[in-house]
Amino acid sequence: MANDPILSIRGVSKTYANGPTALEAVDLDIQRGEIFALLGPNGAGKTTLISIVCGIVVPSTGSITVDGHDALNDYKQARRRVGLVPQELSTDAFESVLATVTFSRRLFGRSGHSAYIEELLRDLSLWDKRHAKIMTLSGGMKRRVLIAKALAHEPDLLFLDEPSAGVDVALRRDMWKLVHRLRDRGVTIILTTHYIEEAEEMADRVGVIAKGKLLLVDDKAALMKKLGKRELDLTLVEPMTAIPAELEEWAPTLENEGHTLRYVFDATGERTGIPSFLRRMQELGIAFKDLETSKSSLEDIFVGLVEEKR
Ligand SMILES: Nc1ncnc2c1ncn2[C@@H]1O[C@H](COP(=O)(O)OP(=O)(O)OP(=O)(O)O)[C@@H](O)[C@H]1O
Repeated sequence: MANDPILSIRGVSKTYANGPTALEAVDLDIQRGEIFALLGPNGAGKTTLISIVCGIVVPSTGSITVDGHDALNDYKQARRRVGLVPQELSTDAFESVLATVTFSRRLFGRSGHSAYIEELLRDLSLWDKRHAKIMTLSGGMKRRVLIAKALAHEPDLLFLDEPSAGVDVALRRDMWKLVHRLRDRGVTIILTTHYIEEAEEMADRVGVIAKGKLLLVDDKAALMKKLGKRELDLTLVEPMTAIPAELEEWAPTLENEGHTLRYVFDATGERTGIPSFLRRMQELGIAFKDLETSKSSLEDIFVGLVEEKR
């Protein structure tokens, strides 16, 4: 049914032979037509999850349906609906662009629909290079070929694994445009990334994954609010041993053996609270010689999220 999720993941875990537990009991539903970003640091399990949905890796436990088809028992039907743009560049060096993309389409039992392939290659600025052998192309062009191959059989669900890794600005811009055009045509898109900015720019919904666990799934706006924390660090002239009661409403912390006073604020909020905090400090005669703001790093955010969940 049209309102059913296009992808449904239930209790999926993966422990590699002699390896770590890469995924632990992941449950996730992806709605038709959304752009979903799976955000997580290196080794979080993003590629493993994608590989399981695409039938490249067998899960240790759990079940997956793609458009109602069981990805394990009805692999062919499920796989036909999925396109994957992998992280690494692995294409047939001696083939031409047109031949390899047409081959990818036929692999899924679709006839060589030349008008579709032409449109796809034009969309990706590959049409002029269609007769070129892949080994003669630049890295960026090869990446475009991978995208064309993934889309050749008109999948309903497209996975982009780390789409920005090693990609130049022009390709990134073209790719984002293409992603939005695909979405307008009803294609559902799941991308993995470790850049908050990329998730922010692209996605409708974001899932945060770390150490094999899906920590939370939220609408982008709600998540960005959570991730939009910044730190204001004040280097004090005189180190402090305790936070004065008059500053408690800002809940600052002492770092660096009392030399730094840190105030964490919400950069996406209407008010940061900084002017009143600094005013109160001045009233209290607390002098500082340096002031610095920084974004909390992704690592800090993940640590924060994991601690919140305990
Ligand atoms: N074939 C494999 N055999 C053994 N362990 C593996 C295999 N593939 C991945 N792993 C391990 O599983 C964990 C999750 O890896 P995965 O590649 O899924 O993470 P990721 O989030 O995609 O990271 P990256 O962004 O670096 O690709 C890591 O600890 C990794 O070393």
